[in-house]
Amino acid sequence: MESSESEEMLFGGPLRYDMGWNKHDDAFLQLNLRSMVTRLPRLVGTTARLAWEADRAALRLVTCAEIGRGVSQAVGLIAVNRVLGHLLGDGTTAERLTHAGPALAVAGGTAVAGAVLRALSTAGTGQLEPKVERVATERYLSHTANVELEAVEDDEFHKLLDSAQYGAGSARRMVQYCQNVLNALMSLIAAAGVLAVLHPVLLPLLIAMTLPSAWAALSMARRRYISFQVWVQHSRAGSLISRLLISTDAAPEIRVHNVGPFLLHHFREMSRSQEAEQRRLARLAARTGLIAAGWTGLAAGAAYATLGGLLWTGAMALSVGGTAVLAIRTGSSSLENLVLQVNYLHEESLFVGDLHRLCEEAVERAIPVGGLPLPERPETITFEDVVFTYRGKDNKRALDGASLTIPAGRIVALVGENGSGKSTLVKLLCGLYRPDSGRILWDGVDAAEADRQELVSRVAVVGQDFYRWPFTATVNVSIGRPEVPVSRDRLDAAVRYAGAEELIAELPRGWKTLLARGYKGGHQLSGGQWQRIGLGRAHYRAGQILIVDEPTSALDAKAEQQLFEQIRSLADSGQTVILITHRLGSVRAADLIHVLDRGRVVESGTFAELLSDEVEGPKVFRGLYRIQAAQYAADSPAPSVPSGTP
Ligand SMILES: Nc1ncnc2c1ncn2[C@@H]1O[C@H](COP(=O)(O)OP(=O)(O)OP(=O)(O)O)[C@@H](O)[C@H]1O
Repeated sequence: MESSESEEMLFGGPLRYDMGWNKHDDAFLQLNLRSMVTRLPRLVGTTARLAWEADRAALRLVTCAEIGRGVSQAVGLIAVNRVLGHLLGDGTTAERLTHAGPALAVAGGTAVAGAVLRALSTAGTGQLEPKVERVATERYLSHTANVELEAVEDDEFHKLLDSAQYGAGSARRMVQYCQNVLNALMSLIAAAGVLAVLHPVLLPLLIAMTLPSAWAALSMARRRYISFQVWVQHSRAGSLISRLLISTDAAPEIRVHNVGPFLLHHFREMSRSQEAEQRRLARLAARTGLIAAGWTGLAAGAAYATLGGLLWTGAMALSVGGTAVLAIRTGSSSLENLVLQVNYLHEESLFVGDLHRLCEEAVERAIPVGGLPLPERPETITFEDVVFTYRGKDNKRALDGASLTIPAGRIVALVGENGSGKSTLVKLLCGLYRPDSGRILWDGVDAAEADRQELVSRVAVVGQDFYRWPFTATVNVSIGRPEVPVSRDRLDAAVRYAGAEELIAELPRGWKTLLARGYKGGHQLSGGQWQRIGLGRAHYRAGQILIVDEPTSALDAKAEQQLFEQIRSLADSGQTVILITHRLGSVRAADLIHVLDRGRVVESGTFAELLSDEVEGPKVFRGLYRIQAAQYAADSPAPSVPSGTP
């Protein structure tokens, strides 16, 4: 599929997917009349199950009210038939009216009962709808939160996430459509029952009148769904651009670099492509609707001509003819309504179907529960020849046979050039990914077979991209251990460790300050201040292993020195600390330094050992350290600027 200039420029390729729907054997796409009718009970069943889970009493109320309405409609039609029979029968007008009286009363009574039942059903549906949406949304969210990180990063899975997010809204609408289907079905049965009694040919005529609009509605539903699937990524990208235009994070750069018109241009172009698709669908809908209307007109003409013929030949009494016209009108509008509602139901069910598929896939890709227990206090964690490649077409190995040991209660530093695999290594240690080959052993226990919950509970991480939660300062620190009640002592200890006591004290509302821009009372922190909050959070978590990835990149010199002292004291008290940093001078205090290069550990030792000639190896650390040291040496005598230099 050809991509637009915006797709190419911003996203590097097409965002629309021709999925070869014609070859697709997915049952969801076999949207023909037969499959729709055969699937109807299952669709209603799915919604009913969700509704049952959400609110049983409301479901019972709606079902009973709708069945009651159908019955009252049928009784009403029969009563009208009687009334007509009496009115067109023999006798004086007064006599005919008197005879018709009781039937008339029944017709009136059924109309009142129908109105009351309708009100009850509306109230029940109103109660049921939001609950069904909540149950479906919870299902979506809980499944998504439980999948492996790998799945979240997989674009195919993400596409499913995108379309499944509409499933909850669709489930909500399905309740309404189910109610409408039930209602249309009941009134159709009532009308059809009356017609079948009046004359056997009337029923097939009624069905013939409705077939064309059923076909039209089905074709359009199919086209809309296919179009949605093809365009889902494209519309996500379009809304990404519009979100960027109003985002607080991008706002400064949008203004300084004047990015606004650029983004607006691409937003317009992408929206135009989507408008063209909408136009195409609308034109097709108009054409299909016109064809259907022509066939419906022919079928209606045939039905009324047959009725006229029956009356003409005397095969049907005039009073019966009146009821027949009434029943045909009620029946055809019920049938048309039924087809329309089933079609809506069907269309929504495709999205609920996506939600089900997502849940099924999420179960398959869920983080496993249970496993071997980890040793209470492991002595060492050992990486044995670990190989790992991020999922994706052209990715090379991020870890290419990495082997190292992490002794407990020590400071272990990981150093190496950008992209050498340091962050990946700690992500594997935390259990965020599993090795493609090789093992990570906690003493003798392979982390791949260990209980993942237990594993993650042992580690606390403050990574380069730790999350800045748009919540209060309290939450931003205590979210390190969300499962335990917030403790003020623990909060204080955490910020003391991170050197953030003053920072918290100076916040406008202290611990209660909202750390999010763009909200009322929201406060903005600097990069270094955020880093301290992140450190506090990792301390609050109190894991056996503390991983600090680039902890000092945004800290000032004083804070950096304080942090290293803190880390030293933590290690002295028995905590294992894994430190990733590019400031090689600051790994002096580490007990063990592992040097990574292109996904492998190429050197290991203490600071002194790695700088000396004693340790064999490629001397990567020494090379890197000398570059940094030379920089400091060059910078230290403040360069004097000759006067008169521009
Ligand atoms: N989520 C990801 N998906 C695909 N590739 C990734 C991902 N994260 C990292 N990589 C790739 O894996 C390799 C190792 O990256 P990693 O982040 O582990 O390096 P690093 O040593 O921590 O680098 P830095 O010092 O820049 O933080 C790089 O080539 C990088 O492009």
